[in-house]
Amino acid sequence: MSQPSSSSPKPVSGGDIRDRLIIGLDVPTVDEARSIVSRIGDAGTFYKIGYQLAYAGGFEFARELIGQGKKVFLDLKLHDIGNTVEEGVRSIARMGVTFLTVHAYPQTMRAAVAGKAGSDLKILAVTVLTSYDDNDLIDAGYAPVAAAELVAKRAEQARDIGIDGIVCAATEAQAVRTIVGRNRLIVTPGIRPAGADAGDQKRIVTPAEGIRLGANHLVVARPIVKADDPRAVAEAIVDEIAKA
Ligand SMILES: O=c1ccn([C@@H]2O[C@H](COP(=O)(O)O)[C@@H](O)[C@H]2O)c(=O)[nH]1
Repeated sequence: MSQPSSSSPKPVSGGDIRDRLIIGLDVPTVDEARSIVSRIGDAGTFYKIGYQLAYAGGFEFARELIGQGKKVFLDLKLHDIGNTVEEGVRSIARMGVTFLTVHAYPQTMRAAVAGKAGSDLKILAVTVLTSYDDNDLIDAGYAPVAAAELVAKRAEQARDIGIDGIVCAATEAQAVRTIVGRNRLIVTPGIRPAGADAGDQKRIVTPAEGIRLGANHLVVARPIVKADDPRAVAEAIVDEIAKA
């Protein structure tokens, strides 16, 4: 069993510590996103575009970021019939983004793996959203199951299907690592610097804990993009990652 530590699996690019922090551009307009990226400057190398920005010009902005040498994670959490997912992923694979999320349902994951064939795109499977706890799963119609148990089952399925990485809370990262091994990525949202507001996140840890628990990449949005000084917060998180 691999021991989680800062010498555990490396991020997608291997060398640059800044790549371990993925900054979620959860803002309403491309102008705002562009301004934040500019203020963060070289402290930010990897950006995530989710629903809010994607549907407000974010796909074009993704291309702009890639043109500047930044890495882009499209957090679209795809889930549809297999043919639609496969063809959607095929289109996205041509954009040059680094990561794309799909929900961790077997049909969806198989279709995504087929759609990305021949490209460098990495597919991440979202296991159980970090804003969910065990009660939210019951609320959503699941028979009583612990979030951690469902994460483990979905991580096993993702591994068997050949998915590149897992999205889970860092609280489950050690268990997921034993399932997926060292060669698959673990990407963890639900990260909060000490004292930061949790917001709607329920399974949270600090950046240092996330790295110590074995995450390859940490996703942080509101604590950075809503900060008075986004660069300072990003730099502090990268520093925490480096020291973990
Ligand atoms: O399980 C998941 C999957 C995706 N996310 C996304 O990550 C960021 C987190 O934002 P914060 O402001 O740092 O809470 C957000 O874009 C989510 O859509 C997640 O939180 N949990």
